[in-house]
Amino acid sequence: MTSGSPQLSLYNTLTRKKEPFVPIDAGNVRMYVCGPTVYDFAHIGNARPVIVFDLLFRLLRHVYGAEHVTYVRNITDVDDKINARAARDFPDLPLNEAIRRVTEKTARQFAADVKALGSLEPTYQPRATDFVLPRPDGKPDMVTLIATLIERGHAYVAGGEVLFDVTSMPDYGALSGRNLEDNLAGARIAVDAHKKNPADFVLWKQSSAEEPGWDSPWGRGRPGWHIECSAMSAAYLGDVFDIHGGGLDLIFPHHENEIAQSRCAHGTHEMARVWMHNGFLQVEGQKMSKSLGNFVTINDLLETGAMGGQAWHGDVLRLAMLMTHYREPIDFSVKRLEEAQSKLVDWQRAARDGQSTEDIGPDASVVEMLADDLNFHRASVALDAIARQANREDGQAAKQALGATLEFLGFGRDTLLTSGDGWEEPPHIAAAVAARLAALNGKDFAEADRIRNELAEQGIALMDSKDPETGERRTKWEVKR
Ligand SMILES: Nc1ncnc2c1ncn2[C@@H]1O[C@H](COP(=O)(O)OP(=O)(O)OP(=O)(O)O)[C@@H](O)[C@H]1O
Ligand SMILES: [Zn+2]
Repeated sequence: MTSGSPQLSLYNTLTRKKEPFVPIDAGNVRMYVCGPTVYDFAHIGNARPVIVFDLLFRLLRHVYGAEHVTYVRNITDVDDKINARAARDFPDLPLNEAIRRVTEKTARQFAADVKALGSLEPTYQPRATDFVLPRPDGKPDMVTLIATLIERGHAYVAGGEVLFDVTSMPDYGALSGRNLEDNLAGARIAVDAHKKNPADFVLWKQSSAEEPGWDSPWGRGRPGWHIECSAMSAAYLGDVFDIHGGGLDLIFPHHENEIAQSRCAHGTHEMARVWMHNGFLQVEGQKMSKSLGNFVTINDLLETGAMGGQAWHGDVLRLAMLMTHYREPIDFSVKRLEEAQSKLVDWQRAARDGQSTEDIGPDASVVEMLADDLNFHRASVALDAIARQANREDGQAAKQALGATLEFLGFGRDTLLTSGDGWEEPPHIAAAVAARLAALNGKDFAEADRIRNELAEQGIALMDSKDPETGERRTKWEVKR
């Protein structure tokens, strides 16, 4: 830990307490977060773990040094939902080729989306399909882990599948607080005749000729969902590491089963020290999810008027997400986006003209608030205080601190000041935009184009969108850089 750094404390789902964070090795602090299943655009709910754990990554880098933190976020590119999507979208291609098209396109989109949200790239972003079979570099892989589990008496072959035997692990269920009786009573777990116990879960399943598959000691097949994270975390972080994260919905069964697999395969009494889970982003009290159809994609928010009739800057989405503590539910609304936008404009305006010649790093009081289980709300109150100082005549030092802190938090120093959002608009631009709208409404397209071109010559680009409720046209502008 660098001198003067605060003591971190983090809430641990495993112990249900906030605890001081002590890394296993301060020279290499290790974190794994479950990443997206890449078959479709990510929705703004999926962005929540990305942003929350990016903030933690930044904080860890600050406290332990950027070179001393390893962050792994996987890409799940093998899944039955992907197969279905590939067959639907590319019916004429061989399935493997179709799958490749779907996963590559979606992974590219995901990378672009999360970059726009101000998130750093994780140290490693492994793809599950690279970890199915034994690897030339000898890193852990799924087939070897499954074989080890069978050897050690924790898994068995039945009905063409390899299954994990939950009764082989006395404390199975400790993370979610479910015991085996609960799991037996849980009627939602399909009772397959070939399972010894209804809670036993799949490590490997057979593939038909049409399904993607790999040759294994148990025939041609594909891995279950949970085993991939056991393999990829071990590959980059070792058998036991510091922090494992994801959304609340992953506690059971996904993380419970990761723990069972990893501990039983490696013979350890823990997989990760601290288990962290973000709350749900909700719409009218319900989890935003693809299956409920109540979702809006990150891309829609960044580029269209799908919410509130305007496109939102990635920094605004990021702040709108962080304004609520990461463990609480968020109701995502236009009002929240507007609040985030105006707050960010205030901060950026206050930081404007702060010289950034030397790297002064983030403000200590902001870091201290975040060190308390990522209390962003209190950090933002501290930022408000710095912004007030920066707005005074002698505010030069505060301006610098504010700018550096905004950057540390993953925001730009001036990203909103160069666009129409909430910033005092030079009157000639407002007048030209209004004149163009009038021309469009009067169907004088030549005049509308003339105005657009005139602004383009001054380096001002216009973006049109429609208000989803009224259908009314809205125009935003930005300075092209
Ligand atoms: N509404 C939400 N709020 C917060 N986190 C979410 C939400 N929906 C999904 N996540 C998280 O996003 C990450 C990626 O999950 P995944 O790709 O499996 O999406 P998903 O859960 O299948 O989405 P959906 O429930 O819409 O099908 C996981 O960490 C998951 O916990
Ligand atoms: Zn996982």
